[in-house]
Amino acid sequence: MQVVTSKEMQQLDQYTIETLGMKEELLMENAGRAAAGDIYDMYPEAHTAVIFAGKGNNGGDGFVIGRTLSSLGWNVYVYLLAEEDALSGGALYHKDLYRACGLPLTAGTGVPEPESPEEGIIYIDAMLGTGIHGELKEPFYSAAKWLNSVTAPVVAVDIPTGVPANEEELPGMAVNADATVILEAPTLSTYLYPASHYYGEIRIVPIGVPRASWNALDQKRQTWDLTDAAKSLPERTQESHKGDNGKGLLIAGAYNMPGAPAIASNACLHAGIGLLTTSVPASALSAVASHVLEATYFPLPETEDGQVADLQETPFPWDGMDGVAAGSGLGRTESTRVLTKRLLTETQTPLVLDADGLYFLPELEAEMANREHPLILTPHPGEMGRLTGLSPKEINAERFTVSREYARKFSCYLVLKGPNTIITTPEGRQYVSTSGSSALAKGGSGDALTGIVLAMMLQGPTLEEGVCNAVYAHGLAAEIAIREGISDYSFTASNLIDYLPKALAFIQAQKK
Ligand SMILES: NC(=O)C1=CN([C@@H]2O[C@H](COP(=O)(O)OP(=O)(O)OC[C@H]3O[C@@H](n4cnc5c(N)ncnc54)[C@H](OP(=O)(O)O)[C@@H]3O)[C@@H](O)[C@H]2O)[C@@H](O)CC1
Ligand SMILES: Nc1ncnc2c1ncn2[C@@H]1O[C@H](COP(=O)(O)OP(=O)(O)O)[C@@H](O)[C@H]1O
Ligand SMILES: [K+]
Repeated sequence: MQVVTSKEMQQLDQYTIETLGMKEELLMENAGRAAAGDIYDMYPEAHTAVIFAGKGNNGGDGFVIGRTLSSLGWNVYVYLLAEEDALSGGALYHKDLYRACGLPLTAGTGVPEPESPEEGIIYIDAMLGTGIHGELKEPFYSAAKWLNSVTAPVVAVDIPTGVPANEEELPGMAVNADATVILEAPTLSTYLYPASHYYGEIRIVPIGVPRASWNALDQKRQTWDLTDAAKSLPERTQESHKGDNGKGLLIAGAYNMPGAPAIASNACLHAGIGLLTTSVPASALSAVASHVLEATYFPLPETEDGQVADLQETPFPWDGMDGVAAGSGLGRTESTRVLTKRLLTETQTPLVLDADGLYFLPELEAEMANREHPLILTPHPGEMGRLTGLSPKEINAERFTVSREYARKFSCYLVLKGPNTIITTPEGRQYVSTSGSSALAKGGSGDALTGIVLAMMLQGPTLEEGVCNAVYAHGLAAEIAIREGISDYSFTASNLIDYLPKALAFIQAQKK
């Protein structure tokens, strides 16, 4: 599923209408019909739709939705929040058609009287879609406020009115929908917070935009969902041996941080790596090994307090490895700086850096720029802030743009964590993972992700797909745990590891 900006959506519509010659009225008919069908299926008990329409094309969709739901047996009422003569093009055509069908319409700039709450009424927000700019003006401001006060379900068409499509700040007022029926493709704000909250349940309906229009659009942003994961997750062949499934080295932990390497190692092993060597300061080894039976170990020299000591001369087994991951729990000492530099300059395999492994990168930009082998960074917004000099708030407001600029600048793969983690490739292709749960907002979740990324990037089919699948499986494991009754209060990274086998089995089952 492609993810677009409002401009890209407009280009897509324009190409379909002007270059391919599909009539605007027809495209709008397809859009409104698809949305109406979805709303009808979503609320089998409903019998009445009260539709708030704007004067643009989003309002035009509202008229098609009204006519379609009426022919399916619902009562429909449209409140057009503009004078009728303000409409043009497809919206005017569909308003006239709606009227010609004898269906009820109130036009003008007033807001309707509050309705008495009644079962079976659905409110539909078809006021503004991708054409919004800036703060909501009247009468939309009051109408949005009014819709936010009703107890009946509110379904938004394409975008909740007031919510910007792109990476813009939320205005003071927007419709807080129970569900949004997105037409053809989601826009950026669908996956940005807090905007995403306003969408409610996200439902995406195809509206028949021809493939030719999509092919003509120069756009490299998509979701990564169950279908993508199922399509790309490689089959484990009968004759494979452990060496075929990747040999990984994980460098993490300290005497007082044995959890990070234990979680990352267990997650890595459950995500299918063939052989894992875990490298921790010597005094942490027995604590880690008692929780991770399947790894082999490469103990590290340590300081008196059990942190990694100077690693300048440590003979790391780079050569026997297909991939390396480092960072979690290492601490932010000079030894970590030395290690990070060595990792960037000496490893000739894909390298994953997380947590403390990211800390010294602003000082090692030359080494990053000169690196010839894949580099995968997995920062949360706070860590991304340190990498870019921006605040976490600024990062979250422009997650797509910030990730793309950084990944291109340093030719790295960037996994910007958080709800709807975004994976960006060095070429700027972007994938938004649709899996995940707020249960993951706990220490240890990121360590598990590092381990899963190490395992899955080595299994391919490409590094890009492997990283996307790692993020997807990580989020799905949490979702399944919650679905099966684990409270999001209690959920820990250990639960995540326990549910990873189910998540992978679920993805594999979709292949069949
Ligand atoms: N193209 C197609 O054929 C298809 C498009 N489709 C549908 O069209 C939608 C996009 O339609 P659109 O481009 O007409 O914009 P839309 O969201 O209706 O808003 C425009 C109106 O909003 C107004 N306005 C803006 N900001 C405002 C504010 N802050 N406060 C108040 N008013 C504000 C602005 O007024 P202005 O400020 O310009 O006077 C203008 O009147 C898209 O989301 C999808 O639903 C589908 O049918 C498929 C076919
Ligand atoms: N609210 C949330 N919804 C979905 N995923 C989340 C949420 N909060 C955190 N996560 C995920 O959990 C992981 C947390 O990673 P991180 O912040 O590095 O944790 P830690 O280093 O403490 O283990 C990331 O994969 C992130 O995407
Ligand atoms: K809308």
